[in-house]
Amino acid sequence: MIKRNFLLLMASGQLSREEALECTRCRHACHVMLYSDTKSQLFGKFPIRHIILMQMRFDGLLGFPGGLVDPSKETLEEGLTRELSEELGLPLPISVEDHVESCFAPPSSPPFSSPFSSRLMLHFYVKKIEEEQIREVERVAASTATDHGQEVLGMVRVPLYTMKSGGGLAHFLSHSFIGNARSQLVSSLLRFNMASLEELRKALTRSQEIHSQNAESLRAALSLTGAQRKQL
Ligand SMILES: O=c1[nH]cnc2c1ncn2[C@@H]1O[C@H](COP(=O)(O)OP(=O)(O)O)[C@@H](O)[C@H]1O
Repeated sequence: MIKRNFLLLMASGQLSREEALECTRCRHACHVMLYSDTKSQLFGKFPIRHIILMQMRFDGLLGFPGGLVDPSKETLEEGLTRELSEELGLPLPISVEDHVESCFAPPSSPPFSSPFSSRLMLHFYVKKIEEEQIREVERVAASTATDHGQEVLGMVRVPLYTMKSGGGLAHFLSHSFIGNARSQLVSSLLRFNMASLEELRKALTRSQEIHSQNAESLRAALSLTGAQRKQL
């Protein structure tokens, strides 16, 4: 229990929704993790347990649906609901009760902080919906949502299982995420009891190894382009 609390606090610098809104010079962005329970199994043997939606963004990074909101013109939740209708193509009202945490964006997040740009405040929400609603979101997001193929390249589900080969959560966590989306995912998995602390520690440790292997394979790919250039 102590360890769990520690991990939740790890994403430090957390503020309440009200404290975060006191920063009137900040830009504010709201994102939401939509999820459902499921009884389905992968290959009939790996329980999927929960369907969690993330998206592949225009910049090649993984993140949650949402976007920038102007609190002087709309509430955070109205703004997030508006963003969702553009990105997912259907009304999915988000309320204050779905708010989980707010914090300043990590300094490296775009738009990159400079003495002249205002700081970015990130507000995170989690909303549980029915499995059928998740399927509908996926259908509509890929067909009629205005942002499909532009700002959003596709919705993706987070694999929560770990296969004998090691495939699953560790590989997913080793991808590149926007801002603090990876920590938002990890702390939500703990907070909502979707993964144990031990599972997450193992997956994150394995993700670091995968990351080093990826660096090797990137070097190989780069040298391939060098060889091709010589041939031209
Ligand atoms: O899933 C996320 N979690 C945390 N921060 C995010 C996430 N997605 C985007 N951000 C941060 O919020 C900023 C604005 O978000 P986004 O790019 O979705 O808004 P926009 O589409 O309105 O421009 C991004 O530049 C990035 O720093």
